[in-house]
Formats: sequence, structure tokens, C-alpha cells
Amino acid sequence: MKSKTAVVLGCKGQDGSLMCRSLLEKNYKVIGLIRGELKDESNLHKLDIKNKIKIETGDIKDFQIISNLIEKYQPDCVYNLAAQSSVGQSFQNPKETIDSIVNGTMNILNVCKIINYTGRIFFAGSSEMFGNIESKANIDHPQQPNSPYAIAKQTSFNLVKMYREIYALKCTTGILFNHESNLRPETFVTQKIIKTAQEIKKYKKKKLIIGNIDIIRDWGWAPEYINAIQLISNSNLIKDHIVCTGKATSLKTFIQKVFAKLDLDWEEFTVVNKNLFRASDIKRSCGDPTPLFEELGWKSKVNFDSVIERMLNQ
Ligand SMILES: C[C@H]1O[C@H](OP(=O)(O)OP(=O)(O)OC[C@H]2O[C@@H](n3cnc4c(=O)[nH]c(N)nc43)[C@H](O)[C@@H]2O)[C@@H](O)[C@@H](O)C1=O
Repeated sequence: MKSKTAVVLGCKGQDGSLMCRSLLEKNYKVIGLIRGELKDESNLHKLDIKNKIKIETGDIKDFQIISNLIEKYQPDCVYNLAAQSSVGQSFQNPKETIDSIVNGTMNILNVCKIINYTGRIFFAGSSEMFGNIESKANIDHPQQPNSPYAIAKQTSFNLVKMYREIYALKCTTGILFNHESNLRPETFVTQKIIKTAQEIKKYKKKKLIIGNIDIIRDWGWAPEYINAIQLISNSNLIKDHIVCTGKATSLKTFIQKVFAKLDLDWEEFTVVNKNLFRASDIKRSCGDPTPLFEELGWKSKVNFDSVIERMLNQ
């Protein structure tokens, strides 16, 4: 049987590299797109898959790059996991964030429409577009984006929906809640806490200097979310889905548990610095995992404590 082909746009980030590895394990031919150069410490090296995928270079906003990729490789599925992914950085660079996410999405959809691409197209959405969530958000939850990143993700979500409904493209958005692993840089808070606590344990650092620890998030394990994304993009049900655990925990609890696992007193080593607070932040975010379970049979199996253990032990 002919093996399937997938194009992974943004293949060196956390989700992109995990997606490539998972597709390789399923015998896909995998083509990954990167924008800049690949450094030795990249996730593709860490996962030992650099020589197993075909790497192409270019920007998702470039018409020729995307059309050439699709026409050359005729993929069964295109995964768009590219573009700026830090909410924090989006406050520093709003134009670059909105440009990369919105115009990237727009270009991919436009190319697929023009060349009559009939395969599946997956877009990584974000729970950030909902803003604060009192209980558990489903797909119809009101949207109140409060950062440049969230506005860009909301726009991308609406564009995908429009191209699906008006132009019948087989495109869907998976609205991903926070999902973590060691493949992220320390600009993301969980990796910052894990690395700093480990260094404090080895007497290499004295303090964890952190922003708002009262925020509450629905934290999941990134490799599991990759499975959910594949279920969404392989399903005959062509619609948007929420990917989450349904459990909400504070950042303070994350810190307490990490330090406790290393036999450290978190209060002794943690300093809250108001300069690290965001201009506007989401207090509480949590999703409803029931629809994805009922419709596609996916639910998260790695709980909050296991996320911490896995991050500490990798
Ligand atoms: C769903 C969503 O999930 C991720 O976005 P994020 O939630 O902004 O991730 P983060 O790890 O940067 O912040 C989490 C929370 O932690 C607070 N926080 C406190 N102190 C620090 C701190 O020192 N650094 C950071 N980075 N955050 C801090 C910060 O204010 C925020 O409330 C991305 O995958 C994104 O792509 C995405 O879509």
C-alpha cells in the first residue's frame, strides 16, 4: 500500500517536531517547512528525526512556497503548526504576531482554494481566543480575546470556518489549550519553572523570579495533543474541535508541586515580580473535553502530576 504523505508547516517547534515524529511512526512520508536555519540543538535533532524527514525552507505567507509544496508532494494532509506562538511576545511585537498568524492562515487557505487542493488542512487554534472562562468552554463559548496573539488566533479560526463553509475546503481548527513538554523554550512558564527549580537544586541558581502565579490554566501533555490533532484531521467529521483536559490548576500549584518533587520549599525560592505581569492576562482558562471524547473518542490520559513528572525526568 502506498504510504501517506503529510506536510508539516512549522516543523521545528514543540508541536511541529512531535507531529513529524508521530507521523514517521505511522509510516508517513513527512515534509517539514522551516522558515530560518536549523540549529544543532533544534527539536528535530533532539527527537532524532532530522534525517528522516524532508526539510524545505520558506515562509507560510509566501504563495509560491505553499503552492509548490502542495503541488510537488500532493500531501494527504497539511498541518499548519507554524507562526509566533508566545502570547507574552505578542505584546512586544503585535504587528509581527498578527502578520504571521493571520496572513499565514490566509495564504495557506487561498493557495488551497486556487489550486483546488482536496486534502485535509489542519490549523492550530488557541484557547486564548476565549479570554477568561468561568467554567468549561466548548466550541460555542463567547470569544473575548485580550492579546494580539488571541486576536490573531480568533481571526485565523474565523477564516478557516469561512473557507470550509463557502469554498468547501477540508480545513479545520483544533482549539488547543495549554500543552507542555520539554521541547519548549524557557520563554514558556512551565519549562522556565522546571529548569530553574532543577538549577536551584544544583545550587546553580538562587531564585525563581516569576510573574502572576494566581492564573489558572487547563494544562495538558503535548504528545497526547498531537494524537488528538491527527484524529481531528483524519475524521470524516470535518469540523472544529476543542482539545483540553477539563481540569483547571493554578500556576502556584504547579510551582509547589515541582519544588516539592525536588524536596525544596517553594516559598523560600520563589519571588513574584510585578514587572513580569502581562499588560492583560487571562485569569482562568479551562475547556470541556466531553465533545471530543464523544465525537472522536479522544481524552487526555496524562494528568497534571504526570506532566510535571515527565518534564522533570526528561
Ligand atoms: C493556549 C496558549 O498556551 C500558551 O500560552 P500562555 O498561556 O501564554 O503560556 P505561557 O507559558 O507563556 O504563560 C502561561 C501563564 O503563566 C503566566 N506567567 C507567570 N509568570 C510567567 C513567566 O515568568 N513567564 C511566562 N512565559 N509566563 C508567566 C503568564 O502570564 C500566563 O498567564 C502557548 O502555547 C500559546 O501558544 C497558546 O495558544
